[in-house]
Amino acid sequence: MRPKAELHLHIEGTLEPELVVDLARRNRIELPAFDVEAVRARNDFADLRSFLDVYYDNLAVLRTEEDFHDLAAAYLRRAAAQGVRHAEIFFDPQAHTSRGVPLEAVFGGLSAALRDGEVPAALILCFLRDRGAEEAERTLRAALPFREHFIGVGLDSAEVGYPPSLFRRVFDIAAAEGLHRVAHAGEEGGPDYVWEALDVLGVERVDHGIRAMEDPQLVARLREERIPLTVCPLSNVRLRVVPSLRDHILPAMLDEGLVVTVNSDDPAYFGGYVEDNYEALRRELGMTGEQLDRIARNSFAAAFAYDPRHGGGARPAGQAPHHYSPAET
Ligand SMILES: Nc1ncnc2[nH]cnc12
Ligand SMILES: [Zn+2]
Repeated sequence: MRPKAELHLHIEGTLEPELVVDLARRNRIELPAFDVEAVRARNDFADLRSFLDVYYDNLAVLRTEEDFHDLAAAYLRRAAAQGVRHAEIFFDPQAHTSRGVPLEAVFGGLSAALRDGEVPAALILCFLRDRGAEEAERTLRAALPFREHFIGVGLDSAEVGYPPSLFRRVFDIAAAEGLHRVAHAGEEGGPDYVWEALDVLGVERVDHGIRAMEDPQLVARLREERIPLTVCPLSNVRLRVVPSLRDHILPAMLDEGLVVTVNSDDPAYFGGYVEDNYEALRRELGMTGEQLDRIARNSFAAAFAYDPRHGGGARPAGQAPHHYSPAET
């Protein structure tokens, strides 16, 4: 199995049906049925919105620091088994604080799991774009006392109707704090969302970004500036962003010379962890070992907190990714 970094992974999206049931029991939370298959049966999605409805419902079982610890510890064990050598992990604090869970429990549990986990990992705090810019700013200010626990900020949740430009101020504050910046753009939204993420938010990586391929000038910009894209093939199929894996545009993105990476997004919901995504690309798209090796090398180059030139340490915010040769990774 090839070593790789995982750069687009929502820790809440690793909440497996078994853990939903276990945590519901532990926290005495009512479920329609304490039945793993009943929880799993909801994982059939028409689009991003219908997925997010299930994703947010299931989060009701996460209440204590221990719950967040157990969630992240389980992910890191799976990641190690999938050849992940470094992970940059999204979390959605607003999805928890809005339910009355203190930020201390979220940071405490996740950070403890990362400290003790088998895979080196760092956290990226995501704002829920459908909760608006003011709440995002309040969230960042509330998180700044935990500044040493996260390396960057991101933007996720329902995309269309919530363009990146709404979040200019909070991303400016994050930049002033020396935080890395990423955003989901070009998943369901068009290339204009990717342009805004770059020009208005100053993002250093684009999450998904597959619809950037509709705009040749944007493709040229991404190539010339070596801006990485964190593509999630199984997610795109399950959220019907692409009709099937065979239709995925990822090989064309690679041929365009883009810094493409492959990631799992919400593996508990989309049928596979990161190596499963690589394997599906090989099996169903016929991608070659050389292509998949290139993608794995890109994943290390695109990471913020992994740099063999610095002994595995961090890349400063704003510095473009290095072009690794196979020997360096
Ligand atoms: N694929 C995705 N797009 C937007 N928001 C998300 N939150 C979790 N997964 C997401
Ligand atoms: Zn995502």
